[in-house]
Amino acid sequence: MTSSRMSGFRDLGVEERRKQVAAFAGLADEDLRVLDPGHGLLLEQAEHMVENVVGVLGIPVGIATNFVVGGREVLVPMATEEPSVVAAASNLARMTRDHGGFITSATPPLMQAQIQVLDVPDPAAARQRLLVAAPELMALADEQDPALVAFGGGVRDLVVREVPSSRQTYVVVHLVVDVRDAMGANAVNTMAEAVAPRVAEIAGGRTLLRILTNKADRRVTRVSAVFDRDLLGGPEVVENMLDAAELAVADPYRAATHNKGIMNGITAVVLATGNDTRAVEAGAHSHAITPDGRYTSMSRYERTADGHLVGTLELPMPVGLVGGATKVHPTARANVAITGVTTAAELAEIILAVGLAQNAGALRALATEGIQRGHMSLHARNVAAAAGARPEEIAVVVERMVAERAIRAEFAEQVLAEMRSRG
Ligand SMILES: CC(C)(COP(=O)([O-])OP(=O)([O-])OC[C@H]1O[C@@H](n2cnc3c(N)ncnc32)[C@H](O)[C@@H]1OP(=O)([O-])[O-])[C@@H](O)C(=O)NCCC(=O)NCCSC(=O)C[C@@](C)(O)CC(=O)[O-]
Ligand SMILES: NC(=O)C1=CN([C@@H]2O[C@H](COP(=O)(O)OP(=O)(O)OC[C@H]3O[C@@H](n4cnc5c(N)ncnc54)[C@H](OP(=O)(O)O)[C@@H]3O)[C@@H](O)[C@H]2O)C=CC1
Repeated sequence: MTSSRMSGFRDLGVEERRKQVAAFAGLADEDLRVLDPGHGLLLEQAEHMVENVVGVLGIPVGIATNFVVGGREVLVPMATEEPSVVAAASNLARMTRDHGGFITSATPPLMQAQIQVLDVPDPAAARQRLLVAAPELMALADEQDPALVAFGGGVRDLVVREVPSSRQTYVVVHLVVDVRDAMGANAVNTMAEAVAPRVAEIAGGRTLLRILTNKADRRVTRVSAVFDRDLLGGPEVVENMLDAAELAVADPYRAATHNKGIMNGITAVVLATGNDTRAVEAGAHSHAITPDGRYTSMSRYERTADGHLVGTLELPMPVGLVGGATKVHPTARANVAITGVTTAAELAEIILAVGLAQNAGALRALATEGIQRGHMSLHARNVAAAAGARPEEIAVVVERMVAERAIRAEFAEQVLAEMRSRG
């Protein structure tokens, strides 16, 4: 099986879906057994991950189909509690296939640590001295992580900024580090702490914060895709989607919701692969600020000469394959294996592609029939279950709620009562 275009995948049972995913990814069925409740993260593993453990939380993992990212067919695991997210991503990925899927590019994986220096008598002169000492400081930082240097990473640059504040002007040194396939927090934090005493000495002040910045704007991934005009619904839908997208560019109230839709896709893949959702979210939102300080849309849309819709998304994507929970969480490892990626950069590209597909899916729904039909008809399954429907009763209750446009708990209870009284 070589194509991620799996029409009818939704109609299969879980076991059959899993078999198809395993076959696609070249995995044994047994490799995906960890996706079963109780077979993934064990309590004793959880005990070593965080403090005061009392259990583990189950989140559904769905597979987004139809993706072609950087020329490669890919199935994408998404961990999310929200209905219609996986469906929307799959649906919009389908609409890019005849136009080459998602085109990607990325900067090298550069993370930055900040070292804050206080009480510097002459910040401008200290900045100059620190820049002159950059080779020495960079070498000292590299010495802290010979393993990273052996993998081809290490310090690439040293930047010094003067940051005025209400208390004083701080001198802030940035160590710019190529972290290869790690998220990189630990590597850059270790380096920052190690070079801080020498930085203080050179600057003639004292250091305080020594920590990475989550504004990872030198580790940026870009994707773009052409969504087919006709599959979207025609020229009028394209025009309406352009206007829907433009409101998010112009208005922070809309931008927050638009970007939440993008993060629906992004966070789901970040979580599924055991990466740090907070680090990615902090980086993404800080990237959506214009130079004049306005919060805006993360994505941009335009029309091709043929009237198709082109979407682009550029975001910092500090994800890794080697550190944090990615290495220790068995389900995260299985999910990474499903994607078939071998580098953190490839994973970042897939994550961005899902974010863009998700965004276009929400825009299309909003610009046509509204969000409620597609989203709420899938959400109706939750409502039915919450109202007490047994698995074999859910389909009937959902059908009634959707038909009557009444996706509400009390209506679900009423339908259930009627069904059960009929026997
Ligand atoms: C839900 C759809 C996709 C239905 O859309 P549809 O046109 O009814 O779909 P379809 O039945 O014609 O199927 C087309 C394809 O969609 C996928 N698909 C379709 N249904 C399923 C399903 N059940 N399970 C799995 N895959 C599904 C699947 O790939 C399928 O192809 P096939 O495999 O059949 O050849 C559409 O209505 C949609 O995209 N809605 C938008 C959903 C959405 O954006 N949800 C996010 C939650 S709302 C939110 O939090 C964010 C928001 C909206 O506020 C952001 C913003 O404002 O920008
Ligand atoms: N503000 C933030 O975002 C912060 C986040 N964190 C947390 O940090 C964690 C991520 O840290 P991270 O530094 O990525 O993880 P780790 O330190 O766990 O893993 C990175 C290490 O893996 C080893 N490694 C093996 N293969 C490679 C390779 N191909 N490329 C690069 N390194 C390789 C390297 O050294 P070696 O072989 O010597 O181990 C490297 O130092 C996350 O859990 C995050 O939540 C922590 C602090 C702050």
